[in-house]
Amino acid sequence: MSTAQTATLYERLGGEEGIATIVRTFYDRVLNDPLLQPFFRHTDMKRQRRHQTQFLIYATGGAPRYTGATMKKAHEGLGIRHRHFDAVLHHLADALRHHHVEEEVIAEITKRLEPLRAEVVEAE
Ligand code: HEM
Repeated sequence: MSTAQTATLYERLGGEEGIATIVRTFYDRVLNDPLLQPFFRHTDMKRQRRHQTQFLIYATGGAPRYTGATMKKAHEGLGIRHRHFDAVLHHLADALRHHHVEEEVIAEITKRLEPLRAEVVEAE
């Protein structure tokens, strides 16, 4: 994808502010899902939201300000399975839809996040 198209993707989500709003919706859905709730029992959600916002800004071609741990390190030892990864992507797509993001853009974001599956999932 060219730089111009990448910038458009970030802008189409409403920039930093739009992304922060989407992340809030996304986490509300994740935390309401009994399959995922146990993973976040001990997580400081305020910090987590901030990180996830930065991460999505990065993934969509905004300013690369994500300075957290690598995806592999951040999820090490959590026992995340494919069904958890699928559920998280599903909630993200749902949150994007809720904020009227076009299907084409949702598909592009999903495509960019899919390669992280190998780093995040550690159990069949
Ligand atoms: C595309 C998929 C994913 C992305 C982009 C992502 C991104 C992130 C980021 C940026 C952090 C913060 C790292 C840090 O603090 O330095 C994080 C932490 C975390 N993620 Fe994910 N994640 C993904 C999938 C998942 C899945 C499938 C689960 C499990 C259901 C999960 C559970 C967690 C938990 C529990 C933490 C916090 C660990 C702690 O409390 O310190 N993540 N993730």
